[in-house]
Amino acid sequence: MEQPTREPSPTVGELGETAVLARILPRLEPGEAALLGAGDDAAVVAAHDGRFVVTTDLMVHGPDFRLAWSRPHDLGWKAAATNLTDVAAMGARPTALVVSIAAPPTTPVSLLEGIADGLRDALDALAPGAGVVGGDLSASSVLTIAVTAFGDLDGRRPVLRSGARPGDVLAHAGARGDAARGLKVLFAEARDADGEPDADLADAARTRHPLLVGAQLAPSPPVSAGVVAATSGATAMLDVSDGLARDARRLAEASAVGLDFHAGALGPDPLTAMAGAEDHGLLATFPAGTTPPEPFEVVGVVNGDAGRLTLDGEPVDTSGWDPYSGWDGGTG
Ligand SMILES: Nc1ncnc2c1ncn2[C@@H]1O[C@H](COP(=O)(O)OP(=O)(O)OP(=O)(O)O)[C@@H](O)[C@H]1O
Ligand SMILES: Cc1ncc(C[n+]2csc(CCOP(=O)(O)O)c2C)c(N)n1
Ligand SMILES: [Mg+2]
Repeated sequence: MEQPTREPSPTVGELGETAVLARILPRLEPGEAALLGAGDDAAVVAAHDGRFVVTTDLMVHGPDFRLAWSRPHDLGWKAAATNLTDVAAMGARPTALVVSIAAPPTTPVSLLEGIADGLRDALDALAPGAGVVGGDLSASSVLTIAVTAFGDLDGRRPVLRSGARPGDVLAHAGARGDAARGLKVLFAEARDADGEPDADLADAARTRHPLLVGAQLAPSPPVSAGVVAATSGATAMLDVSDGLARDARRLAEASAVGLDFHAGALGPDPLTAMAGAEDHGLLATFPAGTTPPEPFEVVGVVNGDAGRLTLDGEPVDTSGWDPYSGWDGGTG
């Protein structure tokens, strides 16, 4: 495996689990909901509401990220961000993360420290008050990061995918297509002559396209907009991880409604905006005749055409990302 950092660092195999944990845990905050954070057999987290929201998301070296492209800080940031948006998509306030990492014994400890710093910085930026309350370490030939996130509904009902009604306003918050454009830049400009991801080429691509490559490697989704949508009466919501069209179809099917997007609301390249995965924006519906709250923007309307997705009335491609067909198993 390529050395992901140029600083000399012992490997996790040289230090061992206890010493690695002693270097990671001081970098993390348990957060306001933690009655007992990391250090015992399990954490104790307050759930004032009496219910808690829970979700999990896995990042695997290969289909989900490449060490040559992502810096350790990016990995921690993205692992937090993707989970926080799933909590937000329920209309909940994120409270706590549990983080499990399987890494080859040859992994520099600095890589796990960087992941911890990225987790902490993403929590600070996207979900202040939430923290990391525990996790696990193990060894594996493939670097794998599994995060489980918890959230609190603060007495509200959860916002489901199934609540949209014909006539509702369709609205979206966050980037549309930038993460996919960033991934395209990396595949086009950050692979060596053999097609393998290359760290120096990735640095150069990031310098040339900071917004797009940043949106792919360390996205800043509108996490706080989830609670804003819920308190503003959103009828349905989901986070857009696999592509706006593919995820919109999930909402349309769950609600048994049709969704018609307005091309004019999707920027200069509506098809890329509809296809691009990993923006982790929030797609929500609001009652007919209402103005969606900021940062939501109206992107279309809900109709009675059950399960049908259209762009200015025309059918759209809803294939999007699927880990079992979207990854070629190793090349690039
Ligand atoms: N291995 C599994 N065991 C049990 N439930 C699963 C498993 N994998 C997925 N699910 C459930 O299936 C549903 C759809 O999963 P999917 O990962 O497509 O949605 P998601 O979590 O919103 O995606 P994303 O994390 O990309 O936003 C979720 O409710 C998820 O909890
Ligand atoms: C190196 C590399 N190859 C491919 C991709 C593309 N990719 C990975 S996960 C995902 C969607 C969300 O996944 P999930 O639904 O599992 O949360 C997409 C589009 C990437 N980011 N990096
Ligand atoms: Mg989701």
